Amino acid sequence: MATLLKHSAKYALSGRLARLCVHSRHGGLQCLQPCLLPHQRSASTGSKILVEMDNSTGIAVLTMKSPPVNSLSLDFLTEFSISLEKLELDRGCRGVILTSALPKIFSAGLDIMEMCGKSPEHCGEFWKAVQEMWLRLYGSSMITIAAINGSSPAGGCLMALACDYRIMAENPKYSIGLNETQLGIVAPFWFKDTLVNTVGNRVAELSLQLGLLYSAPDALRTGLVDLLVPEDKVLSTASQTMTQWLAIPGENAIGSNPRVSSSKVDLTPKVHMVDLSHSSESMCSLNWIPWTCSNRA
Ligand SMILES: CCCCCCCC/C=C/C=C/CC(=O)SCCNC(=O)CCNC(=O)[C@H](O)C(C)(C)COP(=O)(O)OP(=O)(O)OC[C@H]1O[C@@H](n2cnc3c(N)ncnc32)[C@H](O)[C@@H]1OP(=O)(O)O
Repeated sequence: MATLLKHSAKYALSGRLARLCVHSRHGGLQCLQPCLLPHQRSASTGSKILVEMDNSTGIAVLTMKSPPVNSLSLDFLTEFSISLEKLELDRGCRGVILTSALPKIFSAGLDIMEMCGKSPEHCGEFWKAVQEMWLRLYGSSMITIAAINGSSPAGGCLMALACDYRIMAENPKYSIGLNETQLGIVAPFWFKDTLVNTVGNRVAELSLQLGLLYSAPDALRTGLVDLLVPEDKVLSTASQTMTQWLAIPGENAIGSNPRVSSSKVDLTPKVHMVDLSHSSESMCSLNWIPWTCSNRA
């Protein structure tokens, strides 16, 4: 079912991203610099995201590198979605590890500066970019693993939740959670549903009502993350875990590419992007039909 999301997201997104690449003042594809590295590796880097692809394993590492805290600005989100779309379109890429280049921070979540004092048009564009990031990550047909090597509040936690598996550094100073309530913000229902899918109803209810941020050990206890490892092992463990996941046969396993074949899936969009640019009330109106999201990987 994630495939359905992937394709509906792809059709909603590709055109828009393509337009952004051509017209946007936000950077976009033109800032991605491809280069070849030894051993079948390739890398492309924009100002905020580094993508390193190992063609021999089909594993890409997407590293967020936007100081000071990898906050999710419009520029960041646009570059992120473009990077992920490029990997999605690369049939050789089967898994993506999401991590941070910044010490102690995975991502601080939505960029606060994008949310105050901006025009309704800008707010609409920003909020759409947040939705697109989530659709692209959650709906990916690739295996996605979050290598959480620092704190990850709010939208940062959402990014991790949108991945298939979460490995966190076992540093008790790092925290993770959907703490929006503490900020006086109600987390949109699709944030909530993503949390419920991971930790269950009761833990999600308490987390959201109290805006809880969990230390790494507590995050493991509640199931918010799947594994804690020493900080210097986060990335290598993510690679090992990815190798395990990629050994699982895909939908078209018999003699074919494990990535999904578009001819065999229902591409009818089940998720609709809504135009939020003229309505602050509809900011949270991503139409999510839960049963479309029940079968990841
Ligand atoms: C416009 C339309 C959309 C409106 C929609 C609203 C309704 C719907 C929903 C809501 C959903 C919200 C999800 C979110 O993600 S909201 C953002 C929540 N984020 C946080 O609460 C994180 C706040 N930050 C922290 O907790 C810490 O900064 C931390 C990430 C733990 C790092 O701590 P530390 O290492 O001690 O670093 P500093 O606190 O000193 O921060 C360093 C500099 O970074 C700036 N910063 C921090 N967070 C953000 C951020 N989210 N956006 C932008 N900038 C951020 C901080 O101000 C410092 O800057 P400076 O050095 O210039 O002072």
